Amino acid sequence: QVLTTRARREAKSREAAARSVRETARARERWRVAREATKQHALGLQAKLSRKFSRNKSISRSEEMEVLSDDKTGTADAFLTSMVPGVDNASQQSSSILKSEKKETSDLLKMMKEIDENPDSNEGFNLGVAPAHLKKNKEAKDMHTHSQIFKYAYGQLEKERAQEQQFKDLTFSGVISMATNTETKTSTRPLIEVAFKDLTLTLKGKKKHLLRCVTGKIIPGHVSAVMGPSGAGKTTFLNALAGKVTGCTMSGLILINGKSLSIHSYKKITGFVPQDDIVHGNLTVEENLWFSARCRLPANMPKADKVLIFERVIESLGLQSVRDSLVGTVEKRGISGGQRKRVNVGLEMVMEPSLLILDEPTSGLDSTSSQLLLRALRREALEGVNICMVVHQPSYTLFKMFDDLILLAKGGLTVYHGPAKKVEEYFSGLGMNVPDRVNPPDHFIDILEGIVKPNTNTDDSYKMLPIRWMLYKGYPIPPDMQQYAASIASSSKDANPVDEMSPADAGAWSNLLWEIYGWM
Ligand SMILES: Nc1ncnc2c1ncn2[C@@H]1O[C@H](COP(=O)(O)OP(=O)(O)OP(=O)(O)O)[C@@H](O)[C@H]1O
Repeated sequence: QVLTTRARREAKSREAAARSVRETARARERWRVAREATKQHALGLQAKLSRKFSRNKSISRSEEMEVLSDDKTGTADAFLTSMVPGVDNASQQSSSILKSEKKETSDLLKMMKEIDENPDSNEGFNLGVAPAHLKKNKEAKDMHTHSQIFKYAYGQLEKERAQEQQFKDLTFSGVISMATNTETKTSTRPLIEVAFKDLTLTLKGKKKHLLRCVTGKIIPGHVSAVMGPSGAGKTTFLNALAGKVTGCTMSGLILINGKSLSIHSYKKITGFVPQDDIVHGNLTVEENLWFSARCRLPANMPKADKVLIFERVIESLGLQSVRDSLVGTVEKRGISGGQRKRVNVGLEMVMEPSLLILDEPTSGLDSTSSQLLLRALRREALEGVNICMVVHQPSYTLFKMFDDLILLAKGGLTVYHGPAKKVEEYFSGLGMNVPDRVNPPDHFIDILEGIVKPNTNTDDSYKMLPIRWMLYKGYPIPPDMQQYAASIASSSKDANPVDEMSPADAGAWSNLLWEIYGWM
């Protein structure tokens, strides 16, 4: 009962805080509109006054008198003529009033400029919930009541939302400003770049390669997709990056930020979302995420900052409407499968990782839910997070949201690794064009599965794609593949190396493919 009462009280204060922040945001918007209007008015007034002032200076005294007496439009000049009896006096006072009005206008403009430059510095207009003169961390530390904490969190989220709206188009300069704007950020995450060179994994006892000569790197701020046919070694590759491989011998190098360190040294800033859900079915969405946040965020982080991070994840993953719902188990139905997946990803996002590795987070999700999830991940990438995920059969819209692509063939060999938008160009260079109305990622996977014959005049060329990639990139070719690499390289037509081989070579090629892929 105590726990329920406490939870209810917390929920109430959270809702009140959210309401208050929404009202504040509305007030801020009204203020913005009013400020714009006043600014326009002040600018107009200034222009009018300066025009008049300069004209007054240039015309003769008599003319000036004429202007003063003729002008009955209720302007400052008309006001002066009615007020001042002597002409000389009138002239002097007119110019002094004009000067003071001009000064007031410029003061007003100056004040507005200040507000524009530093909106939180003006008393009465400071709609942020925390005192502006305090540093962010101090602000968070000084908050103790639920109400203060929630107001702080929702206030920050509202600011972030406003900023996101501002950079909605995500133009290049917009992205840069967003990434460099530290005002709304509570923390700056360390950046992690993971480079791998000749990464080879071999099953202990057997001589089967699970991964072979995988070379490349994943970059902070990028979302990389790992794709390939079933059994190609995608999960194994992710496990190798996350240092979770067992039962295998590993050769090659994994460099973290250029240094040959174990990924385990970065455990606290590495998130790993496995293929199978690890959510607690008997807890609510909120309890699951809050539990993870409290366990994995630094113990000395102020509670207000933890709440902010946790609320940001809920918001970003679109889980606000189900935050109080049970996740559910096999016996007891809870949230939907897509929401469950998002909670699963959220469990890792709340620790604010610098490297986030996800194994098929979009599997079983419809296209819209997958896009929502990827949008949330892209927002993380904007903060400099290095994101690498296995993805199966993405729609073209989803595919375009990836920065980089690692395409693996069976046997754990790389077929392509580079910008996702250049993959079509690379394959068309090999004579494998994507037919009209076919989704490019589907087409490449079908080729690697051997289901679809590539548009070249060969049957087997898809099995040579890894060697073509090594040649293209100038990577060292393993000794057992060199003979065939040479044959591909020397082939002037570059269409079908098998056609150009002697029957003996072709037989050896088949044996090689058998060794590489374990099937033919
Ligand atoms: N520890 C292991 N012991 C034996 N075989 C393994 C081990 N780990 C991976 N494999 C084998 O390595 C191959 C690649 O497996 P992996 O799970 O990485 O493929 P995948 O590309 O992720 O497949 P899917 O898309 O179907 O999930 C499979 O044939 C698998 O059986």
